[in-house]
Amino acid sequence: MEEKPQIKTGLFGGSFNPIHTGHLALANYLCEYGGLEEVWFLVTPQNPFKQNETLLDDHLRLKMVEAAVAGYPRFRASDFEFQLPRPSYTIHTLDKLAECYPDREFHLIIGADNWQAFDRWRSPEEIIRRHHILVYPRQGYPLEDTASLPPHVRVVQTPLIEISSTFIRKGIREGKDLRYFLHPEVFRIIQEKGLYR
Ligand SMILES: Nc1ncnc2c1ncn2[C@@H]1O[C@H](COP(=O)(O)OP(=O)(O)OP(=O)(O)O)[C@@H](O)[C@H]1O
Ligand SMILES: O=C(O)c1ccc[n+]([C@@H]2O[C@H](COP(=O)([O-])O)[C@@H](O)[C@H]2O)c1
Repeated sequence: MEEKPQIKTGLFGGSFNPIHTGHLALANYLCEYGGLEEVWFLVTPQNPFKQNETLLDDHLRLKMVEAAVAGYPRFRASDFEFQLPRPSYTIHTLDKLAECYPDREFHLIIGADNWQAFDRWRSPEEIIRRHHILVYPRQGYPLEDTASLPPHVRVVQTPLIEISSTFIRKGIREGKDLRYFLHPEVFRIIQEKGLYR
C-alpha cells in the first residue's frame, strides 16, 4: 500500500504578546504561496533570550491567538510548549512534535533576524540535521548567499510588514487606537480586558 505523504506544517513560535497582523499575514502568505499546508502558532511560555516584564499570562496570549486563527482552517493555535520544560528550547519542541505527529513534516519558520542569531540557539546543528527550516526576510537583515544554505534550509521571499508587538503595546499604553494592526477579535479582547494599559 502506498504511504500517505506527510502534511507540510509550518511552526511559527513566538511570545505573541499580542499576535498582530504582521504575524498573521506572513503565515497566510506561507500557506498560500510558500508550499505549507498548515501553520501552527506555538505560543512560547518563556523565551530563553527575553526578560518578561510585560509578558501577559500564557493562557491569555493563547486565547488571543485562538481568536485570531479561528476563521482560517489552515491555521492552528498551539499550547504544545506549555507542557514542556522551561525555558522552551526549540530543539526539544521540534523533537517532541515529530514524535507525537509522525503524519506531519514540520518546517520551522524563522525570520532573517533570528536566522542571524541561530548559531546561538540550543543545538542548532541538530535542528538543521533533523528538521526543515524556512527563513523569510526581515527589514535590516539581508539574507546573503542563499545558494550555500544547508539542504534542509529554504528561503521564501515574503512581503515585509514591519510592525511589532512592542509597537502595539506602547501605542495602547499611550492611548492610541491601533485596531487595524490587530485581528478584530484580538482588538476586542484587548479592549474588553483593558490589556497593555
Ligand atoms: N511584522 C512581522 N513580520 C514577520 N515576522 C515577525 C513580525 N513581527 C515579529 N515577527 C516574528 O514572529 C515571531 C514571533 O514574534 P514575537 O511574538 O516575538 O513578536 P514581536 O512582534 O517580535 O514581539 P516583541 O515586539 O514583543 O519582541 C518571531 O520570530 C519574530 O521575529
Ligand atoms: O531554542 C532556542 O535556543 C531559542 C532561542 C531563541 C528563540 N527561540 C524561539 O524562537 C521563537 C521566536 O523567538 P522571538 O524571541 O523572536 O519571539 C520562539 O518560539 C522562541 O522560543 C528559541
